[in-house]
Amino acid sequence: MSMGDMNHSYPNVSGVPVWSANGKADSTKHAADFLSHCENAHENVPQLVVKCNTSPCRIELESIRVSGISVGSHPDEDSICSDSGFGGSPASLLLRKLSNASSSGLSPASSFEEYEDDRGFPDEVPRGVTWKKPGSTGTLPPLSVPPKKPQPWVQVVGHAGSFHAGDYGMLLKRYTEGEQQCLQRLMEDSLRPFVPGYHGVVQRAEQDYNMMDDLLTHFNSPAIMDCKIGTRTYLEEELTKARERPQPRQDMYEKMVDVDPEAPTTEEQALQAVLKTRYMQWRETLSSTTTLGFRIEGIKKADGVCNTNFKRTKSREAVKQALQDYVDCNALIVKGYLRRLKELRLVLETSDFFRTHEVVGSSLLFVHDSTGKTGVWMIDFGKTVPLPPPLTLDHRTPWEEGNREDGYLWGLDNLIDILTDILPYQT
Ligand SMILES: O=P(O)(O)O[C@H]1[C@H](O)[C@@H](OP(=O)(O)O)[C@H](OP(=O)(O)O)[C@@H](OP(=O)(O)O)[C@H]1O
Ligand SMILES: Nc1ncnc2c1ncn2[C@@H]1O[C@H](COP(=O)(O)OP(=O)(O)O)[C@@H](O)[C@H]1O
Repeated sequence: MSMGDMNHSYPNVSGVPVWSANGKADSTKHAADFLSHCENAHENVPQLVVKCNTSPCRIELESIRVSGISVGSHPDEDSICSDSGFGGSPASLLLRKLSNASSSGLSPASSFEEYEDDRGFPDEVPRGVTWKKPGSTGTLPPLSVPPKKPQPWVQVVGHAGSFHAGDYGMLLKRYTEGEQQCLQRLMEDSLRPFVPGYHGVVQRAEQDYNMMDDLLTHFNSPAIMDCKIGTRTYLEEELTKARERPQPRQDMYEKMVDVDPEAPTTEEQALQAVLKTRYMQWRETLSSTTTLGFRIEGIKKADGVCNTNFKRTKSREAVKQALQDYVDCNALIVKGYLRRLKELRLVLETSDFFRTHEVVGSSLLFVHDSTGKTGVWMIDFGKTVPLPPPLTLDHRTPWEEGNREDGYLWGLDNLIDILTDILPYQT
């Protein structure tokens, strides 16, 4: 399907039926699956209404409680490395600009590889949710499936205020077109099991969001680590722009002197500002990005303790120590991560998407919990850009300006090496 064909289609929200603006179901299979769950009627249940008599299609939660979970209110900004709390459901999601009309292009629950996925579609929709068919006045019987146990969402690092934890295992991230394009393409790529399932664009309070799977949903009190992969954290095009139209940044100067007051040059000190690319390069060499091709951005342990103070974690030994601490000397966890990372590497080496994109600033999100469950996913495609054909990357060749290489696979090789190194020390 071409991008142009995707206009006026609507996202599949966890496999619930999707309806086009003309009121026809876009995915008969999902609709049939959904209807087969609609058995026992319950009274006084929240109303989840799909309204499609006008375009764009709107989904509204018309009650404020779903099985004890508050769905009406929501904190607007989730602080980094803190639980979002629940009640994060948008009271009204305006579904538009849909990603992909075909159900095949939408997310399966298959991004969870390490363990049995008991979620499936459409079990995410809580008991008692009632659907109105577009254009009809009646309501479908409510679902008989029990609601999923609410898990607070936690953001480890990244931009504050960019995310909203939604219900039904969904996460909303502030919309950028570039990231949307990547997530859409990834849903069609062999990398699909290694990225959060993507469900299209929703609007909330006039802000667009990319809606994706919350990767923490299946874990209990998870430990989470965000590792930024690659030897370069800015795009080649950012370098070009910085040369053509330099825009010194005061905020980045301040972040720099906070870590090392000696870091700015005399000129930068006079200006009290630094270029973004200069700041990014400084961060790369201060940490392990340049020398190992990845760096730890943040870790949240199962006990809730969060550490984002890894800016100077550079040597192989220091990184190893931090990883060892993260896995709490648990060999089972290390083995789970290693298995997943090796699978990912194999898939990356043959992925069409990966070969044809410069992948910069993207992270691997590691998650495990006390049951021994582990998972690793690629996240953050805000600075992943398609290459001009016929250019392709091997992601291991060292970067030289113009070759667009990002060192992603070289970084992954090193990460796998270091994790393998710590295995004998685990119990
Ligand atoms: O981690 P610190 O040292 O705070 O620096 C941040 C990260 O590099 C961000 O990357 P990421 O999003 O991968 O975490 C980057 O966002 P971009 O990805 O937009 O480049 C920020 O740029 P600004 O958003 O321009 O401030 C930059 O200030
Ligand atoms: N799909 C997801 N599921 C669970 N947590 C996520 C997901 N995507 C991002 N996060 C959390 O948000 C943080 C920042 O994500 P990221 O996409 O890198 O944001 P930014 O573009 O602002 O840097 C991650 O470190 C992780 O804690």
